[in-house]
Amino acid sequence: MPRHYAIVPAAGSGSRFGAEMPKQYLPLAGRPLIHHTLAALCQCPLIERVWVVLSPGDSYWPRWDWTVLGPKLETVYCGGATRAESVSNGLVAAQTAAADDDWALVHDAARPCISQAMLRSLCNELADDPVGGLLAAPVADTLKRADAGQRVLATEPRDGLWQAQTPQMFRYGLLRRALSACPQVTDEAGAVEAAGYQPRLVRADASNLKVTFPADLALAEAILKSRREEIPV
Ligand SMILES: Nc1ccn([C@@H]2O[C@H](COP(=O)(O)OP(=O)(O)OP(=O)(O)O)[C@@H](O)[C@H]2O)c(=O)n1
Ligand SMILES: C[C@](O)(CO)[C@H](O)COP(=O)(O)O
Repeated sequence: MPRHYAIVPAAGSGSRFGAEMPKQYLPLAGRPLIHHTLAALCQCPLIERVWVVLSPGDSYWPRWDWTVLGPKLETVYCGGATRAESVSNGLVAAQTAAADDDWALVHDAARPCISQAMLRSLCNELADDPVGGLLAAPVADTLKRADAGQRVLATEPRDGLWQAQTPQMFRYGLLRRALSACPQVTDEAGAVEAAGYQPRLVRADASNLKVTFPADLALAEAILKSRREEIPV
């Protein structure tokens, strides 16, 4: 049976967020943002180990005690200049455990609201898939193309358009080869597509948001708090 391993790129600087520290360490519902991301992955019974990929000069990570997340967590300081490079370096670190046919789930540190239900449906829906795939949500809004002056050039059809999320789950060997052949991608599926495959889209919803801008943080906090309120006392 193939095993499931998670790789969490967490070496970004959060330039679009514009905080005084990388956004993955900002406080969110009483913990650093990345704590929620890693806790969800470590708690998933299907995932055996979780590699968190930090920037080589990361001085924030040692400020907290991460042992509460348990023995699945592996910390590596091998982040690169781009997300794709950080993921590739994380995949190399995982070679101590992963075989070609094992599943690699790549999940942004900046998506702290990933739920156990979403992780389950990704792993279950792709269990027998020859390629793998990703969580994604169908585009819900009307799409406008703009000119340089921010005036509408056209209304674009949204049929068949999905917003890519993470985790993105591919066979470990295939993903390593695809990313090294095509490193200029913004997600793993892009590299797998360039290798000639058609990744499968597994439906998720907007609650698995990526914290990119300051307003996203308040939204993430509301989502996490609403889930806590759902737990019966
Ligand atoms: N060189 C990089 C760049 C990004 N990431 C990670 O990739 C994920 C998604 O990237 P993004 O949201 O773009 O994060 P940042 O690069 O931090 O943000 P920005 O583009 O606004 O600077 C984040 O968890 C981020 O830490 C990474 O590991 N290494
Ligand atoms: C992988 C991703 O989260 C899918 O939406 C995204 O591509 C991350 O990178 P970006 O810098 O926000 O494009």
